[in-house]
Amino acid sequence: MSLLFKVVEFLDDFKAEMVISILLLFLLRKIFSYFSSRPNIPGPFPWPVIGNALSLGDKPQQSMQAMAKKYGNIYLMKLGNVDVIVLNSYKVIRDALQRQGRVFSGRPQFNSFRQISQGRGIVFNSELSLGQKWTDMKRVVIKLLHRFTSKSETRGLLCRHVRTETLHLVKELCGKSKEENAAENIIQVGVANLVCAMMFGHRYEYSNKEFQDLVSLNREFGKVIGSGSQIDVMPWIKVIPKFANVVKTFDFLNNRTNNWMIARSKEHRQTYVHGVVRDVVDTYIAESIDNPKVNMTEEDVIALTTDVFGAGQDTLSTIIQWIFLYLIYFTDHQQKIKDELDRTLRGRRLPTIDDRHNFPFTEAVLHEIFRHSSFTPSTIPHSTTEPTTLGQYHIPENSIIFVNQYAANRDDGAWENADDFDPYRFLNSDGSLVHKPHERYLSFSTGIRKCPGDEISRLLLMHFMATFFSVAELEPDSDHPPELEGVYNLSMRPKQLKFTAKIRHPQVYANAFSHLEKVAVPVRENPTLNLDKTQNGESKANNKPTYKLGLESEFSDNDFEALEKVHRAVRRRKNGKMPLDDINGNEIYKLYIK
Ligand code: HEM
Repeated sequence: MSLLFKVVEFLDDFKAEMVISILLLFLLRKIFSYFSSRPNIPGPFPWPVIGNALSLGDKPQQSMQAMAKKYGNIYLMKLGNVDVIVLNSYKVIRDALQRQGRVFSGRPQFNSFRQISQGRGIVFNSELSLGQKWTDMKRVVIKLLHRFTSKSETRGLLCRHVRTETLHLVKELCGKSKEENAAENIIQVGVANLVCAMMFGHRYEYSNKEFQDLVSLNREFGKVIGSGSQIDVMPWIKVIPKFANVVKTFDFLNNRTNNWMIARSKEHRQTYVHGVVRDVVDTYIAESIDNPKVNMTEEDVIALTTDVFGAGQDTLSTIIQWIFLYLIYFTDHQQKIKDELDRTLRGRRLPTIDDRHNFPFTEAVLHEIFRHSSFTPSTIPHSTTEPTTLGQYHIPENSIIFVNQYAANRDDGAWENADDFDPYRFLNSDGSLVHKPHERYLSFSTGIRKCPGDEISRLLLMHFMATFFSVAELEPDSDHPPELEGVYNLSMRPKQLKFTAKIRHPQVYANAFSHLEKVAVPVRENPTLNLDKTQNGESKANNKPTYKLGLESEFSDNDFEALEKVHRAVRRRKNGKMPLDDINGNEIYKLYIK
């Protein structure tokens, strides 16, 4: 008994010390396993719970570049609970995304990624999640988008869309006083119209309230996805009301966008005639029929439509804002562009796509804006599909990979005076463009996950710049001098964009605009958007869209009737072959007019 008493007494004396020692041991074990389970790659010290999230600040691309200077071109950081490996130089990025393309082509299994398009589509999936079907669908998207740029008729059609939207944009921008000139909004609406014309054969009036709603839906979606990635890596953040709201808004926007795409798809299927392709959605439907090996369901077509619409609309409207910002900042470059255009067009006509080779300076400015702004500073996050080695480091399977395009584009080792804006770096001494300028910088990523819209974007943007500045010019606003500052969202957009737009060749502009109104552009105008369609795509109201041929002449009041007429004509046509590449119904238009 006395022995037991002594033991208790002994333990009592040391109780506090023991508890502290056990706690310390437990903590040390935790810390040890926290660090030992991490890949052996240098990087900043990660704080518990938040990791290095706070070190990124509001200019993550610059903070990540600064970390690369300290830890090397491959480093490890932690965002919330998640380890992220950041790749920073061209060499490292090419070694990973090109030389080991397959291994680095995964996507992290973030919650938000799984929710978009209900886990379908290519953007947020990979071969790991969808198998061969992912590769097949990516091939389909590349092939279909390539058609726009490779065939002269479809390229011509694309350029007509660009011309139409650019002239409307000029009208909208020049018609506004500087106080009411909400350039960002006008540009977003213009670009959404262009993408809608390509995708769905629709264009909408700028004043169309529901269309503006759709555009703001997309804008909000961009913001929410930006914050969504914080929730993906720090799920506990949802206890903060601001972030709880983000989750709700994300669900709401996701559903609404999905319903909109379902409605467009239904509309297309109801009026679809095999062998007649009016727009991209028709090409998808045709592909799902002609290429059964890919096994593309109606849901897959809807998801691919969402992918291309979402990926194209935000990026194009953002780069156009940067083009405007750079050209009101560097007014001498804007003047050189106008001079170059005037030398060929002589202030008498608008450019055609074939004039492009006469505008090397304009094109060099576009490439330099891509490089210098690096407005897509990182790609969408990648992940590894199996364990591998990069440089001297072992990289485990399922590692999350950030590809820092900004660091590569501003790499002093790769570029002379990398921080200077200098379009001449893309020109030879005789003023011609250097060979394959777009392969020298990173904006569209590279390797298996490379953006399939790169070629079409460059073609479209060149034609946009040439058309816009051949008739209009921009002056900076003296009350708000331009600054080359961006705010980080899904992509990086200018912090502020204030200018005055003026028409500089009124006669060319007036002629072109009136010509637009006479020559019917084969797009349907202002179909009812019906954002409130139910999840399964059934319309709550029986709203049939009205189709217009061009800007003035309208089909009969019932679009379906009108299209049925066209379809009957198609069927009647003797050997009935319609060129599949004729995206957006040029042939339909000709037949109907005849
Ligand atoms: C200035 C314009 C654009 C830029 C800078 C851009 C840039 C990018 C980037 C950085 C990615 C991520 C690649 C990766 O994760 O490694 C991407 C993906 C994608 N982009 Fe673009 N993009 C542009 C326009 C477009 C357009 C116009 C379309 C469609 C018409 C498009 C369709 C896509 C698609 C479908 C993906 C997903 C590819 C995949 O996950 O494998 N993009 N884009």
